[in-house]
Amino acid sequence: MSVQELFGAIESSPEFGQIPIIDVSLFSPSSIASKQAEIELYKFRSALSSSGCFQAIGHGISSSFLDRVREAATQFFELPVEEKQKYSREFHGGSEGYGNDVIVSEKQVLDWSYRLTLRVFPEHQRRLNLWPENPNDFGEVVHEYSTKIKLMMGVLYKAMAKSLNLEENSFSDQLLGEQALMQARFNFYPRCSRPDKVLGVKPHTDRSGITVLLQDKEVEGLQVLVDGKWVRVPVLPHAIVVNLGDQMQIMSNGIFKSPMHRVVTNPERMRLSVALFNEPDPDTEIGPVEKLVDETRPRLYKNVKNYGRINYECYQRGEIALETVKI
Ligand SMILES: O=C(O)CCC(=O)C(=O)O
Ligand SMILES: [Fe+2]
Repeated sequence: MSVQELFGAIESSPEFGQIPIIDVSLFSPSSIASKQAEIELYKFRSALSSSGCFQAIGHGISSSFLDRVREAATQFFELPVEEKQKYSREFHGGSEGYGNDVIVSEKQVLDWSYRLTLRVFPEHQRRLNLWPENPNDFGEVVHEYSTKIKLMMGVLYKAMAKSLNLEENSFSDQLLGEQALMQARFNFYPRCSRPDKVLGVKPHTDRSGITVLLQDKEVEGLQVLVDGKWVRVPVLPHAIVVNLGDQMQIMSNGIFKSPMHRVVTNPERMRLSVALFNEPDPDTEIGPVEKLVDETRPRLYKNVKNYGRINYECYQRGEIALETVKI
């Protein structure tokens, strides 16, 4: 697919059925040595090296709690505009808070969405004045949800390492250390009468190590580019979507993929999603894990610090960040 096609017309017949479902309960310490886990790990590795995305089941988070997370986010977006503006990103400065797509260029077509972005870890870096007070359990729910997801990310990083025959902490030491960052982004997509013209989120890759995405329970919209074709990520109410970000592609020396993805708009229904992005703190250097570099697979990426900044600067210039850190 050419760049024009990628960012051009919103083709209306994406493919279905290529996003694997992985039972992550098999990756817990008590199951990981089993035969069944071995089969699941194989599926996992092949999912991460092809689509870079899967639907996680067996994550142990109850459906009622996932509904509470969706509900808290929905209640926030349903508040009157003046209420939400109290948390406005523009007013408070920086990248956190409530607002629309960040404008970086005159020619930019804006994403059809509202967002609330909050740093959740490290805990002492939370800007609590930007955390909604309404609904009144918002902070509690987000804290509990992100704590649970952080544990799941730890399990996934270990499973990724195991699937590549690496030491179990090969990814988690950098990506989930004490100072590691976790950002929450609540996305709200209003109805849009021209879904043929406007996207909820433009095609992009995430800058994270890993992104965990709680989709709307009923309304689909996320699509992932697999082998040059847009593939729908169907709604599975109990599943949580996991996709890899650029920093995992770098650390795995290109074995695992950070997939291009986008969100389409819907003329009839609004949509909500909650994304949690994990990445190392800006001072931690990351690069391809040494054991994944040899004569048959030369080092593909430079070591980098603060990939978040590199990514943002590239975005402003219309460049692809991963390309700029290639050797
Ligand atoms: O809303 C979604 O399904 C995905 C959102 C997304 O890709 C992002 O926030 O980076
Ligand atoms: Fe994304």
